[in-house]
Amino acid sequence: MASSMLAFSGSSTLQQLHLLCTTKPNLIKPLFTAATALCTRRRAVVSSSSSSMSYDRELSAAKKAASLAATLCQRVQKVLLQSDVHSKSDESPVTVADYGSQALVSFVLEKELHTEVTMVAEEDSADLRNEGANETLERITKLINETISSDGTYSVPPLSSEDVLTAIDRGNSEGGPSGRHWVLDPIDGTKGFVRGDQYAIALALLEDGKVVLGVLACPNLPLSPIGSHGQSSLQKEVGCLFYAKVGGGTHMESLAGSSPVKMHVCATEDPAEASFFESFEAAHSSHDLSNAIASKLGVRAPPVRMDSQAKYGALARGDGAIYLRFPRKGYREKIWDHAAGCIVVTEAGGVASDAAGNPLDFSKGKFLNLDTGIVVSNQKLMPSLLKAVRDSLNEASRGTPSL
Ligand SMILES: Nc1ncnc2c1ncn2[C@@H]1O[C@H](COP(=O)(O)O)[C@@H](OP(=O)(O)O)[C@H]1O
Ligand SMILES: [Mg+2]
Ligand SMILES: [Mg+2]
Ligand SMILES: [Mg+2]
Repeated sequence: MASSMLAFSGSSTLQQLHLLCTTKPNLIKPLFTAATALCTRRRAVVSSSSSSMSYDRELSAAKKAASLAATLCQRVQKVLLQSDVHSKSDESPVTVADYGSQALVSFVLEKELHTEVTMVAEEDSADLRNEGANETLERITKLINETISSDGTYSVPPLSSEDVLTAIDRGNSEGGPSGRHWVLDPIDGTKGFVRGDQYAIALALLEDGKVVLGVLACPNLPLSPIGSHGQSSLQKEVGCLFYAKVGGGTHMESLAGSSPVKMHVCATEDPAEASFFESFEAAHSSHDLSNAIASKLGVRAPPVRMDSQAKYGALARGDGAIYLRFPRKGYREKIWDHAAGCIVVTEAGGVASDAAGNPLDFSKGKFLNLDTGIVVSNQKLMPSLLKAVRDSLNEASRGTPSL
């Protein structure tokens, strides 16, 4: 027995296994039975623990990833040059920071979780692989290496341009109803980012089609509540990190590092007290329609127009009570524009649905299949808000002149 074990570890495992099977069947059979029982027990432990996961490791990895990506974005925004802004094939803008943020989040998740990561993410490396993009790719690679080395957490050799392209393309997952997929918008609100306004790094985790955690890094959002004109009253300190995990509530801390504070949506039942958020860009959401809905509901405050999922973060801490989003007909919403924001609001006690009141379904791949638009509010206001939405949409389809 002892000599068989010794030889077993020294030479070809399969050959030795075969030899043992043929020469000592009485010894090997109980061994196999015991090993199979062990594997079955381990599988049972793994699968039962994944159904009652705490997601603590994943949440802490996501916070680290989004924070480091925010550092990279802040560096770029400070010195933003027009040459750093490019147009994608759909004419939407993309900057070196969008690519840098995506590569950095992908790098940090792999480093922290010691596992292969699949992400449904907005950017891909196709344009960067063109010969004309060499200089841009070099600039992105330099930015990433500078951010990693000044952070100091990871002592790794500098990433090559090829490493950066590979990290970006970990975002090529299609998502869907099964398995684990990270969902990333490396810069949500690129137009706001370029203007010097609000933007967010939005990272969520989908498990079997459900959002189980979300992180929103909002480098330009004031830590204190913003008023109905989108301005923080006195305190000018900015940089918020919102995070939520399923069943664990929503918390906010400062990106610079502060104690977490639990967030709750605004509890008002009275529309006259409620202010509402909408996109800064009129091309992303009809301002006329949300104006009509708000006045039908009795909202008195003017809209707070803001780029990105920072709106979900602000709503989760009660800065306003309603978020309305009505893109043009035919526009298909992507999951990375809402996954993190949605759990940040729902874990703070809010509700997010489409215009017909259906919950947002993140299990259908890259896109959300929606009825008309997205409506977010607290539980008490939601029924009357949905009625105002329905009535306003009906009026709009009948061609009421004000819409
Ligand atoms: N015509 C359109 N209608 C609705 N949303 C659009 C749009 N064109 C772009 N978007 C999306 O709106 C997001 C920004 O949302 P907001 O208006 O709340 O700031 C963009 O995210 P990116 O900036 O990540 O590309 C983009 O996905
Ligand atoms: Mg974009
Ligand atoms: Mg986006
Ligand atoms: Mg984006």
